[in-house]
Amino acid sequence: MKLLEGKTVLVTGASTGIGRAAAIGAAQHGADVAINYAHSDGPALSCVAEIEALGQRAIAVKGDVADPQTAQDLVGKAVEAFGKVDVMVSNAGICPFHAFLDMPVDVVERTFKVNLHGAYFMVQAAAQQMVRQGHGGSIVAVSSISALVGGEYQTHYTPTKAGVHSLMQSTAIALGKHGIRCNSVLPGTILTEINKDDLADVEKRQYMEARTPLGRLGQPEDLAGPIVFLASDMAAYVTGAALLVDGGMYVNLQ
Ligand SMILES: NC(=O)C1=CN([C@@H]2O[C@H](COP(=O)(O)OP(=O)(O)OC[C@H]3O[C@@H](n4cnc5c(N)ncnc54)[C@H](OP(=O)(O)O)[C@@H]3O)[C@@H](O)[C@H]2O)C=CC1
Ligand SMILES: C[C@H](O)[C@@H]1OC(=O)[C@H](O)[C@@H]1O
Repeated sequence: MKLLEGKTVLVTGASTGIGRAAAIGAAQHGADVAINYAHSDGPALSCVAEIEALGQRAIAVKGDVADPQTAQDLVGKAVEAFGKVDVMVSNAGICPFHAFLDMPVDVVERTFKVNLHGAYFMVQAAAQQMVRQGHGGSIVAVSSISALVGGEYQTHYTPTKAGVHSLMQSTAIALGKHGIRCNSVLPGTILTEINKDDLADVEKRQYMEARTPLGRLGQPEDLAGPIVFLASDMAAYVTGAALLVDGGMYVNLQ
């Protein structure tokens, strides 16, 4: 069964990793897809090609989500290409691991701007378009297990993920009257570009694996099903919710 037939889905940060898997997952479920990315032209174009090979339409719109104008551009270009916006997957993010005591100001500010301001303006631009259209919509934000737990080298990152989780709770209230549902997914540790260097440390990787009851770290595709589900009418009465997708890592105390 295709869950997103005829829908237009926007995904930020979809050149690689979780966003790419979500974009392709949406296309496999019958959606046309507009993707955003910041730097990686080749991977973004290959994501578009992969979606087109599935028989769906796709566009790639380059832009830094930290700039509020990028959100207006993405929504505008998606409407130009596909006529409407039904789903926004706000996913773009960075996690430059760094110790707390000597954290550079610019690293903190950039992480906040990309991860939290970026999500805020993307969600707002998509919601404005959905309200104009008048037939509701679905917003899925990629938060993290890090919204709920800390990380020694992530003191600038975890507050942004808690912020994204909170943003979905507040927008669920603000947008419910317009038939727009807002939910987040909270991935555990998923093998992508964002943690390639961090997990090159064999001890760290084995530690993270050992913390995961399902016995392996996640793949980007592990997020596609949960994101498609929350985006779709299968989740018609789900809003303000947060879905852990972590192989059980969060509950694994002892
Ligand atoms: N991997 C993990 O273990 C987890 C990841 N997450 C979250 O998942 C999301 C995706 O990360 P993941 O797939 O792992 O990592 P990747 O590094 O593979 O993907 C990040 C994506 O975001 C894009 N991006 C980065 N900065 C910007 C920007 N300023 N403007 C627009 N796009 C940008 C990148 O595009 P480009 O390559 O063009 O720069 C890329 O498409 C992030 O929000 C992350 O916090 C949450 C929990 C766990
Ligand atoms: C980048 C990390 O490896 C990853 O991102 C998160 O949000 C979690 O902290 C994961 O471990």
